[in-house]
Amino acid sequence: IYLERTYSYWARRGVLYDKPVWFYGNLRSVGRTTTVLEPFRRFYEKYKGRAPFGGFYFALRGAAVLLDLELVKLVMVKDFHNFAHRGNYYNEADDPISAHLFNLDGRDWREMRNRLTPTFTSLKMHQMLPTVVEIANRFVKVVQQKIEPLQHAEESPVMVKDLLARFTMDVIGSCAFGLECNSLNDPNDQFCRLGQRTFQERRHGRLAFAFMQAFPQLARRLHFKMVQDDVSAFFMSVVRETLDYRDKHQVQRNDFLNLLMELRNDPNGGLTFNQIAAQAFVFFLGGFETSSSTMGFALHLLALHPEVQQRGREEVQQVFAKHKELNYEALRDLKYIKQIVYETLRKYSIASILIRMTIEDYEVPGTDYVLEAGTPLVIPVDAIHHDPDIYPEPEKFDPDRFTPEAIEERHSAAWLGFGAGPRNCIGLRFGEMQTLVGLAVLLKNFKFSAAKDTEIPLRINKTSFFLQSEGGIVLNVQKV
Ligand code: HEM
Repeated sequence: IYLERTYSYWARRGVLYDKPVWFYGNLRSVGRTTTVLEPFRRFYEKYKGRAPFGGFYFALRGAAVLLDLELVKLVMVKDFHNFAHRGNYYNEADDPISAHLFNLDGRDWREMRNRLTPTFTSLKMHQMLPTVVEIANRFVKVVQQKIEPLQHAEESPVMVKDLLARFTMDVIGSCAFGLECNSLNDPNDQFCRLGQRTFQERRHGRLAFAFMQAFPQLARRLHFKMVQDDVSAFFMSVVRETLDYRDKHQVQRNDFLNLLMELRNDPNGGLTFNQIAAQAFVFFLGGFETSSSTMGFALHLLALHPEVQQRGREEVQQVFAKHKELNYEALRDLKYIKQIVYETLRKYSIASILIRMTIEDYEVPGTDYVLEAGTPLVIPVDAIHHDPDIYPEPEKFDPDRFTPEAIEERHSAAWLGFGAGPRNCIGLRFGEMQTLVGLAVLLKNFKFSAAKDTEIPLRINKTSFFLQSEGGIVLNVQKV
């Protein structure tokens, strides 16, 4: 009776929906035969234009998939106060590292977001840029060493995704934790291993995960945790040691940890050690995989589109000729490279769906529908990014879709690579900065082309929530 009632939720409300599979809802195929992209693309294509949203089931929970850009904008921006929650599970008492900005909701989220926002101003990015550039120059040397022995061979294939992950790992290790991770030179570095595990492994299976999301209070009482114990212990101890060292030796650095440490003494209630560790952890997670995947997908696309690659390289050469170095003004002049990044994030949206949750019942304007309090809402980013009515020939890679004039002509919710509204990506500026720096130094020094082992098209990992290529990204790399 319970299941019948659960799975008739949308039918009883007269909302369009797809028949769910008991216990699994509409996501049974994900991780087995499909990635997370396919069900939402199919759903969006099927129902778009017929209703502002459609009914969907995440395991045992009814969720609404938004199908109309105006409603997306209302939820993410205009009526955000009623949709500020993500509804992710976290357990501050037993698993303090899971209580970070991405997971927090309600007042805890708002207060933390307000406190952390000053960490990401242009000035702070300005101060961190030299560190990013220094690591990028080291990165170029590592790539050179990799291809030197291959220079007379017929091909010079390099697993670029792996190298990029090590580059962003070193950047974020330095900027978030103030540590020399050195994963560029030592791929077995502990940061590198544990960081990648956090993305590749889950502490729980699907049903336990669905249970924690559906019954968070009960799961907390049962001491369910999200993060693996060794990962949590490692990051907690790194933050503890670094804080102790800096306190003892009065060390000041231009990094996120320094800014978090300053928040300990906030007269309006300072951050505790656990809160600092959790935020450093989410900066680390948010900072390394997202940017390295973006760069990896961009290089793959550039290898398949040599004319776009050459145009990007010429811009980089002009910018270096004008500014002599990669300073903040130089980055601002990398306009075409930025268009490449945006078009890459359209084709390969790192977060293929975004989630918000209704706080109070919400009457959808212009309709009789009500989204009840506690309903998860899905913003199908990847499906929107591949809608041919918004982006003609959506499979085509064309960075000119992102000239200022072209952006102006589209709906403001048509591109959601970093999310939108008050709960968008807090690290947007940093992510853009390290991606631009990485791509600029690579295009300046190397040419990329498809190798025998390059996957065309790329296979996408079926189990990962964030978009990742299944077999890594292999490309031929030659010196310019
Ligand atoms: C190319 C790089 C990046 C991409 C594509 C990206 C993408 C995203 C997206 C799509 C969201 C969800 C936004 C929403 O729900 O509206 C998000 C949230 C977030 N990102 Fe990023 N991100 C990137 C880099 C970073 C970096 C460098 C950091 C930290 C240093 C970071 C930290 C976060 C955090 C903490 C949130 C949660 C914000 C909140 O809930 O208030 N991200 N990111």
